[in-house]
Amino acid sequence: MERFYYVAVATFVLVFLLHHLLTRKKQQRLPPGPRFAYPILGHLPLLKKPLQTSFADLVSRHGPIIHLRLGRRHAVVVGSAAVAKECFSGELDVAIANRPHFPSAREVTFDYSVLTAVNYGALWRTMRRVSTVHLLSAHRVNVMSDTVIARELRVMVRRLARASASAPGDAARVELKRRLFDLSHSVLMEIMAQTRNTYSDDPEEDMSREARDMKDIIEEIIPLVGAANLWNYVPLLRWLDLYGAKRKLADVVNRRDLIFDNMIGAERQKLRQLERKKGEAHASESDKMGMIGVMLSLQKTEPDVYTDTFINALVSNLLAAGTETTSTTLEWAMSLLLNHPDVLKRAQEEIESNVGRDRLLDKNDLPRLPYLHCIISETLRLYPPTPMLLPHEASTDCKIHGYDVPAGSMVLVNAYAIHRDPAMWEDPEEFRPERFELGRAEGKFMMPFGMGRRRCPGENLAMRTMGLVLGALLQCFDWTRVGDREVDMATATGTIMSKAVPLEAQCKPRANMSAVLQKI
Ligand code: HEM
Repeated sequence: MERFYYVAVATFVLVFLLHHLLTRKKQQRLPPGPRFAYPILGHLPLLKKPLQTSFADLVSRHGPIIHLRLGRRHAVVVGSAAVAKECFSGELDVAIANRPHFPSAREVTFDYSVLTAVNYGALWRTMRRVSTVHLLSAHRVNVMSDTVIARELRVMVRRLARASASAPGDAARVELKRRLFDLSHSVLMEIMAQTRNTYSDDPEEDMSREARDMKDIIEEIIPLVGAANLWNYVPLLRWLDLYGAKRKLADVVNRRDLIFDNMIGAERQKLRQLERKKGEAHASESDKMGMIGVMLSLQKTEPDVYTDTFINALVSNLLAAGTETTSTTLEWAMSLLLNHPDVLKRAQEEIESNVGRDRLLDKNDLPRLPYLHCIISETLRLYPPTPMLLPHEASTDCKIHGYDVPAGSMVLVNAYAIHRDPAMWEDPEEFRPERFELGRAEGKFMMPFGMGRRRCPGENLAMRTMGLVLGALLQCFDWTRVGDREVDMATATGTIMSKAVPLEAQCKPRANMSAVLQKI
């Protein structure tokens, strides 16, 4: 009996050892990182806001790529241009082209099926193609520049001029971001739904009703997703939902979806009328249709792909992705200019000598305004609106910079830190648009729009809109700070790096532009 007992124990130990030897994974060589990790939370308590600065600090201590454990998730943070370039080339670009699916964002992203959140695959490809062909291609942006963008630009300039005319000393005090958001919103709504935003007669009203409703919704969603952020790492908190974030999120998301459902309904109605008049809509007419209309006609032949949910998800996602980013960058640009009046003056002189005083600038003028372009590049360098890009996720085990990165790891790239790397940029914290002049920045690396296959598809539209808007604001108005103090450049926390204190500035029509402003 005793012998049988020893044989059984020995067999069990042998089987256990064999199993361990056969299934043991090769020892992983993870990137370096802080040694101490808290139970359950991992390195989460080490991260301070704003995250881009906290990550930059960790990278400076541990190396250009670091490993962190955020709750149950593995995360790697890339903090150098060389490693970022490696991430977004060749097979690695594909391996990290997924997005992490955070439970806090599930409601907001139609179960992770919006373009910014969907995993790399067929649905992503279709959404990207539709957005590029019908909204974001260079051809589309060119057409829009002379039509929709030019029209909405005139509306903005006219409303600013009216606000100034009714203010003491002809100088209106404006919160610029709201007007910039309104413009980006109007442009996208017109292209996607063929609707025009509506304004009251109040000269001080700085936003249309439609843009205000959408901004309110975005501003409600962002802190709720932020409050729910810890759910992503500690699932128990999601279950407890102490702050009621789940119910509040469901509420605001329903309000958002209703707006777009109504829009889709109205476009469907228009399409039916068009078809009744002319028979089936021809492809040649797709240029005259809004993006929603085009997708509704595609729905007839491919109803399983172009569902109403697909359309709602794509349109609301593009609107959210396009409005905050563009208006935030322009707000940073104007803040920098107000703190550097010499740069502002030089940009105005450039516009005056290349465009003149008899007409509002247009898209054909932009190639003749290189200094204006340098100002936008320098703003994107210092204040990229998505400082950590959008998070990527590894779909398979892969190697970055020689280190193992397990499948499922979140990959974050610190564009903010890369843009301020003293090894690449002289006096990186200084605002100096001249560093981009005469090809001086050639060979330097920036990635405000990301890189690789998940690179921002809206870059063309964003750059064109920003050039025209900033150019028109400087051409038509003189801008001064409110009070003697410099504009506060503190950053708020969040995925989009906004100003902590919204910019307020005084704008006064330029004397030599009064004839143009009267005609607008
Ligand atoms: C100054 C303006 C903008 C900046 C700096 C910007 C920047 C970015 C960045 C960094 C990403 C993530 C890239 C990555 O994951 O690696 C992104 C993604 C995206 N952007 Fe933009 N963006 C801007 C404007 C726009 C506009 C105007 C639109 C469209 C109307 C847009 C639509 C998108 C979409 C749909 C994605 C997700 C792409 C994907 O996941 O495949 N963006 N953007």
